[in-house]
Amino acid sequence: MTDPHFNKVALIGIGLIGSSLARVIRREKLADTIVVNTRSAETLARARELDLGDEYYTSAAEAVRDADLVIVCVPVGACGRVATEIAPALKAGAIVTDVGSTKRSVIEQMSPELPDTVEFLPGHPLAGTEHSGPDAGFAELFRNRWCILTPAGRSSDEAVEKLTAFWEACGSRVDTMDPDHHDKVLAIVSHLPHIIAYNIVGTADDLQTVTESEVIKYSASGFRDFTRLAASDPTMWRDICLHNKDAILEMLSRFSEDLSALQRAIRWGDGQALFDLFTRTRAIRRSIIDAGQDVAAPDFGRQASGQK
Ligand SMILES: NC(=O)C1=CN([C@@H]2O[C@H](COP(=O)(O)OP(=O)(O)OC[C@H]3O[C@@H](n4cnc5c(N)ncnc54)[C@H](O)[C@@H]3O)[C@@H](O)[C@H]2O)C=CC1
Ligand SMILES: O=C(O)C(=O)Cc1ccc(O)cc1
Repeated sequence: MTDPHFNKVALIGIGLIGSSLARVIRREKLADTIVVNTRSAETLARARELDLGDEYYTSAAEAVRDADLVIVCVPVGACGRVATEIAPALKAGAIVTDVGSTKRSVIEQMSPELPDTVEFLPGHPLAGTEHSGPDAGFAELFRNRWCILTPAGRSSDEAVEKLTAFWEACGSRVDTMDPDHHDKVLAIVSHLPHIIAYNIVGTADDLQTVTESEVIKYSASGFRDFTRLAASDPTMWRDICLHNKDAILEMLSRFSEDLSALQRAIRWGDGQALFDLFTRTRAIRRSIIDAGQDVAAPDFGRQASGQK
């Protein structure tokens, strides 16, 4: 079995994902030294207060010096700039990875900037919550969740094995996938649900006939579920929409067609069409639960940290 341990791990960005990684790396002793980097001195001070690492830098270049594993945990639109900044300081043989929610764009931004002397192996943990920042993270976040690695032709088999062992030690199940396929799959299972949530909550907010206090007072659990997703970080989701544009637009166009069919069935009182669709979708929910995929990760640690 491959040893998941690294001498020095540098976390570039210390929000929900970076700080969850810091916590699990420390708990599972996956690194001798954890280096924390973020641009803002204030966030870095908070990371220090939370004791998330062993070394702290506002300069990404200083943070990656001598690191064996560099994990870029910033919004996907910032990955190119981070790659440019760290490139001259990377140690030969280091593995550079990321956690971004889109993969083709991250590869296009980072790959040309990184030297040939490093292994570049993009990744995406399918684990998160609507919260952000260093206080929001928790060590259990990745437990029983998938992490998808999307090799970009710049990593050895050994690097894939090592990063797989690392994510498994964080509690994840690991798959490898082609980056474009990743972006299509995630467009439907993650990006579209968030866009729909932002849209429905926006629509409710715009309604003239229903007041805001009624929306709050009478929100049924269905609407509440949407408000959770729609409370996700605006910068992160702006970047996802801009950086997975083609796949999202393709899925949105399929979605709109299907919504029109649903609208027609309601307008014309086609109860059979409605019943058939609702029966088919109920079966999907059941197969997700049967496959053990119904892990309510967003609730993990929430009580302990007092998050809503
Ligand atoms: N939040 C979630 O549920 C999940 C997020 N991701 C991905 O992980 C990455 C990080 O997300 P979170 O940890 O949730 O975000 P976050 O907002 O909690 O933390 C982001 C970190 O990046 C830093 N940052 C922001 N803009 C920057 C810039 N322009 N240059 C350098 N640093 C910058 C911030 O200071 C902060 O340290 C994103 O690419 C996101 O798509 C992946 C899986 C789940
Ligand atoms: O909070 C939720 O339900 C999520 O879906 C979190 C999430 C957000 C972005 C990702 O790329 C992966 C997971």
